[in-house]
Amino acid sequence: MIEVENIHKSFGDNHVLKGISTRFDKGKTNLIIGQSGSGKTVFLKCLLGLFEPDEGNIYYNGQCYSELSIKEKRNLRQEMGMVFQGSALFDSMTVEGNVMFPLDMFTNQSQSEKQDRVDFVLKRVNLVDAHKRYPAEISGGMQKRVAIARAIVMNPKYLFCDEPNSGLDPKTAILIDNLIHEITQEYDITTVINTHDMNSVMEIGEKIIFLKNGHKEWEGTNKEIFKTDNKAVTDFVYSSELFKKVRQMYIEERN
Ligand SMILES: Nc1ncnc2c1ncn2[C@@H]1O[C@H](COP(=O)(O)OP(=O)(O)OP(=O)(O)O)[C@@H](O)[C@H]1O
Repeated sequence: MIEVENIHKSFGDNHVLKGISTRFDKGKTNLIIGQSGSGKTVFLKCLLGLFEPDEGNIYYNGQCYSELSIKEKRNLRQEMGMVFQGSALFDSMTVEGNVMFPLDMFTNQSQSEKQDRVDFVLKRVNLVDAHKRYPAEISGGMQKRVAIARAIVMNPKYLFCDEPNSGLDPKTAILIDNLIHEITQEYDITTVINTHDMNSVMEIGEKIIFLKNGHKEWEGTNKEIFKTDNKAVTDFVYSSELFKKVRQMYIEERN
């Protein structure tokens, strides 16, 4: 679980995060949504410990980040997996090499232990024949699976994903969303996803927080987002005609 308590972050005069408080539960897929420039990436980077908030605290399973020693922060960092926008794989390494990288860097496991773990996670993301291929030789959807395998290879307690669907066709995007959602539940991970994808919001948004100009404008579940009267949320989420119609149908069905 991650608890966020009144965090503020500025860059010079630009007050980007303005007192955000929320909670992300474990085993749940938590989404951050909001317009471009609303502070989603800065918020995600604060959760990852890449930016230190100017004010406020973040608690990871009850441990206050700012009170941890350097060694404790390093240990916490190893409990975090990250799926970067665009996958961010190492082009010169095979699929297997990419997934093994965190184990090489942060563990003293034997080669056969590492190999077993890599085989296990690649199987879990449904990639069984790609071990020896290079990122350039596989599709965008497969690259995303490799990125997910790499993010979970260290058995993380926290998984952060920045736009995991960007650049994918709608069908592959749904498969990737479902994979992240299943893994979150299966391994009881606290997952936080920064997304623009409204389909993800509807399908896997067990908890959604909507940022507007650095404030938390709204939070709730994918079921509640259908019903909310918050105009900023409805203008943003239902900006497309298709989603407007879906919402209308939902409301009519309920009446
Ligand atoms: N390292 C930085 N230094 C200075 N300003 C920054 C830095 N990172 C982000 N900002 C500023 O913080 C604000 C919010 O940016 P952020 O990237 O969090 O938006 P976002 O909601 O993720 O947008 P998008 O959806 O387009 O990725 C912007 O005004 C941006 O210029």
